[in-house]
Formats: sequence, structure tokens, C-alpha cells
Amino acid sequence: MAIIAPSILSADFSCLGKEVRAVVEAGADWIHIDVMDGHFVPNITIGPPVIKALRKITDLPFDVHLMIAQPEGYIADFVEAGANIISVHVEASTHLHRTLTEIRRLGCKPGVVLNPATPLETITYVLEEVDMVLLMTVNPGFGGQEFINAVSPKIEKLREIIDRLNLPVAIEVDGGANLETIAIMARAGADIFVAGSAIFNQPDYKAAISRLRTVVDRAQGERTVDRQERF
Ligand SMILES: O=C(CO)[C@@H](O)[C@H](O)COP(=O)(O)O
Ligand SMILES: [Fe+2]
Repeated sequence: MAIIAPSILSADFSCLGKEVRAVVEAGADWIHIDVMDGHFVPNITIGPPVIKALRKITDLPFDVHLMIAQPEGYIADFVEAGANIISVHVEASTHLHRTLTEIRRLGCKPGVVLNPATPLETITYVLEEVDMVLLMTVNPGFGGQEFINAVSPKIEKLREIIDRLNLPVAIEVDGGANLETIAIMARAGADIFVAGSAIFNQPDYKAAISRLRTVVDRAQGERTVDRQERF
């Protein structure tokens, strides 16, 4: 079954708790939390204190996407705040293997993230350390951007590598999801779908999530390769 992860970056921050509760009730599978530091990306969002406060609202998995320079110094803080999955950018972590093993050692699931222009070869030597690879389908930093279709072959290629090696690794995609692009990502082999503006800019979150899920389920059915559940 598709995992739909609303990105709270597009939520109304003046009532963030209410917004998270609303997407939980609307059928979200995970909550995607974008952490930005103004260095790795040209935007600043939230950190561990806000995540800790949101943790009181739901038991759904918190999928924490770290867009911060040198994430290794902050892993324990995000674990303590209540993250379940912590993903770090390959472009941001000098000691990537160490950072990923540290995330697992502290009890969370590690994910590694690639910007659209970063090749898959950069993660060859950490694929066995992660539960998830997050492929950015926009340049990170902002919600509401347009899907970069050039990433589709990268999703297909990663799907092929993971299936060939029979690795227990899920593929998450993030950026520019809408009813059209989410089908492209699903057919290419993605398992987990982040959607920010496609949910929070709609008047009815339940209907928005349900429409995205229907499209993904149908597109996954059209895949040639059998899909294994990872989460
Ligand atoms: O990590 C990011 C952006 O850097 C994403 O999680 C966005 O927040 C997704 O928003 P939409 O593109 O779906 O509006
Ligand atoms: Fe994200």
C-alpha cells in the first residue's frame, strides 16, 4: 500500500498543531517534517523543540528530512524530540556512513537524501546502512515548486538496483507531487510519497489524500516489477 506523507512545510504555521491533527484525521500515513537551516538551503524552518511539541499530537511516524549542514551534530536532538525516520543529505554530511549508523544506533530508521543533480553512485557504499533513500524531485528549500521530470529515470534506476540486490530499502520521493506527477513517480518505482502543497492548499485534506492514494495505487499496479513492502 502507498505511504502518503504530508509535508507540513505547506501547513499554516500559526496553527501547526491543528494542521497536523487535521492530516492525521484525513488519513496521512506519516508526517513529513522539513528542517532547514539557512545554510544548506536558502530557507529556515523549525527544529527539535517544535517536533517535540508536535509529538504529543500523534503516534504516526515522524519522517524528519534534515536540510542542514553538518547534520551529525544534531542527530541526538532529533531522536530525543521524537523523530522515527531521520534522513540526511549526501551533499551535507562529510562522514555520511558514520551519521547513518549513528541514527540507527540511537533507535531511529536512517534515510539518505539526494538532490536532483546528485548521482546514485554517491550512495553505493551506504545502501546497506539505510531503510530508505529519499530522491528529491525539486531542489530543496521550498514547498510548491514544480516537479523535475528528469529525476524519473533515477527513480527507475534505483528501483532496479534495490530489487536486484534484494535490499530492504524503500524509495521516498519529495517535491512537486500532484495528481499527474505522483503517477509518474509511482510507475517509476517509488514507495513513499511526500506531498505538501497538493494537500495543504486544498480545502478538504481527506479528499486530497484519498485522490493521491488512488492515483498511486493504480500506478503501482501498472509496474512491471513486483513491489515488496518495506515499512
Ligand atoms: O523538502 C521539501 C522542500 O525542500 C519538501 O518536503 C516540500 O515541502 C514538498 O512540498 P511540495 O513540493 O509537495 O509542495
Ligand atoms: Fe522534504
